[in-house]
Amino acid sequence: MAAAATALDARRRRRQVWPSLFQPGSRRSAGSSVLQRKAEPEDHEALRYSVGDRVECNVDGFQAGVIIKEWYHEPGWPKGETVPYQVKLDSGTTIYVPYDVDDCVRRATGILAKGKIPVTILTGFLGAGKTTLLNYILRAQHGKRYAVIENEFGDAAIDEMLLEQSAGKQSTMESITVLDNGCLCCTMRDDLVEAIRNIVATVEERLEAGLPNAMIDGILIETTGMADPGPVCKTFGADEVVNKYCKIDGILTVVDAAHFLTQLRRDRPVDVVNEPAQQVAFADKILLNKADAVSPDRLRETSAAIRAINAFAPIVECSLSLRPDAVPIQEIVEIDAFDTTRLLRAEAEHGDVDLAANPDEGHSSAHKHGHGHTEDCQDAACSDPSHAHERGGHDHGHDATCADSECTDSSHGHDHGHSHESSVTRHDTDIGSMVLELKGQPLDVQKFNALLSEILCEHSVDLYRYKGILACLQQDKVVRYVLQGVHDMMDISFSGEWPEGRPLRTQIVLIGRRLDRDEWQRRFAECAVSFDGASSVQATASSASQGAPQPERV
Ligand SMILES: Nc1nc2c(ncn2[C@@H]2O[C@H](COP(=O)(O)OP(=O)(O)OP(=O)(O)O)[C@@H](O)[C@H]2O)c(=O)[nH]1
Repeated sequence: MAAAATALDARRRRRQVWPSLFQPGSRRSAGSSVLQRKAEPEDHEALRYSVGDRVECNVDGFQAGVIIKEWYHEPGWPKGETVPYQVKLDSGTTIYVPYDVDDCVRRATGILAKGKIPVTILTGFLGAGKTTLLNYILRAQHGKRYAVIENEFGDAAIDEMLLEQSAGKQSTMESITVLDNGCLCCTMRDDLVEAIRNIVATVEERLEAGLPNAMIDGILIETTGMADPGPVCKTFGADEVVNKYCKIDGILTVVDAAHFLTQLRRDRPVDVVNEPAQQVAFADKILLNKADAVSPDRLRETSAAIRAINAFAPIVECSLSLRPDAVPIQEIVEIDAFDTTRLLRAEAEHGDVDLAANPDEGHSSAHKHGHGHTEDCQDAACSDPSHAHERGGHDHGHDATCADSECTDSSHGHDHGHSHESSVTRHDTDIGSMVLELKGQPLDVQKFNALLSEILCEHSVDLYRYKGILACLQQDKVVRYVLQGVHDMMDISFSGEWPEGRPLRTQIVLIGRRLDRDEWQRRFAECAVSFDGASSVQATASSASQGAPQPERV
């Protein structure tokens, strides 16, 4: 039932997204349905806004963005023809504004004048150190203020009490909302939407009243140790208000170096999702915590197991309870990890972006190792009782009685139930990463559209994260799209013509469960289209799977 609903969502979404964004020649402009004429050069009267100003543009309703160019001329327009503005919408799409009138463009007010509120999602298995991390963020002297949403599993809001004790949190913690008695993993939760809407309404009221420090710097959501971050992300695409005023800044996954391998390798019934692996798969950044509690070998092995699941997220080794400030705050909040435009900004700064680049290179606290964990758990240090708890297809087990000889951790135990009923079990997570890459040729939009739609319709439930920069042939030109998604929540934004002189390269990284690697690679290679001027023809697809931690380009 759940899978059918998801496939339907994907189909519905496809109908909404593709026709407007991927139709050949669908150059988008603000208010173009209202006013068709473009401004002529002699109309160069003084403009109302300048580069950097935050505005709202009328594109199927008003959407916020920032002016990036005045008197914009698009390649292909007659010489000298310009429009007042080019605008980068917060969604990542670049548009032009044909007229400097309120029907087309108006000044953004309230929260939107400052930009969407960044939301950080803290996830990680039970006892990994999420509350310790949250306390650190709230205690640090960074002068920022956050609203906190806690998801408490059980009756007592223990983490709230722990947070209340946090010295110095008053100046950094704007508000705290506890979503009690639930697990954010199972469905999109109305109370999460309500909590975020309340925060937005309060901030808007305070901005309107002209109160000092009315704006907050972000919202921090701590999920329970058993949450699948997917539905939390979906909230941001599904609710209009949340989507308008907030953006996901990044998903931080805290991993317990002392227990992760044991948790990962616990026997599970065949159809039960491996929660610790899933949380790693979703991560934009992984904090490998409790480094103080394990040997360097164990740390390396854990790091390799993480890398086998998520080949792309940076891993930061840390001991959050002992030396939290070894992890600079600016590396964990307001990192814009979810922002598609960040990929293009990086490209502008560094000339090229390699989405499949090894995140460990140049990072002292991460490791490169060629091995993943084995099919059968050989961990001599593990005497875990393999408790698994099946609830809605998710593994909610927790090793409250871990007898790992390596472990000096003071972690408190949480036992939310156990089941031993399944005789069919597995150790592998079947979660991994892969890269689809095409060099020297653009993609045929129709073929790629068909492939992506099919993948989303049939596999979105198993696709945790994907992002890509696409070079697509559209009306004899190569144009660039930026792709980003979580399950069937997919964003694809047009970002102009392919930069002149830059070699053509499409890259898509995917992280998920049961990735159909061979089939997708074959179909992806078939999306290549010949294009005059392409210097070399090289369609490649590669994969990063367990046991092959780094994505290789073949
Ligand atoms: N040795 C060691 N213990 C740590 C470290 N960080 C956290 N802990 C301990 O780990 C235990 C769990 O930490 P929490 O921050 O409550 O973990 P959590 O992920 O919020 O736990 P749940 O909310 O129960 O899922 C606590 O006893 C912490 O003191 C660390 O860096 N080293």
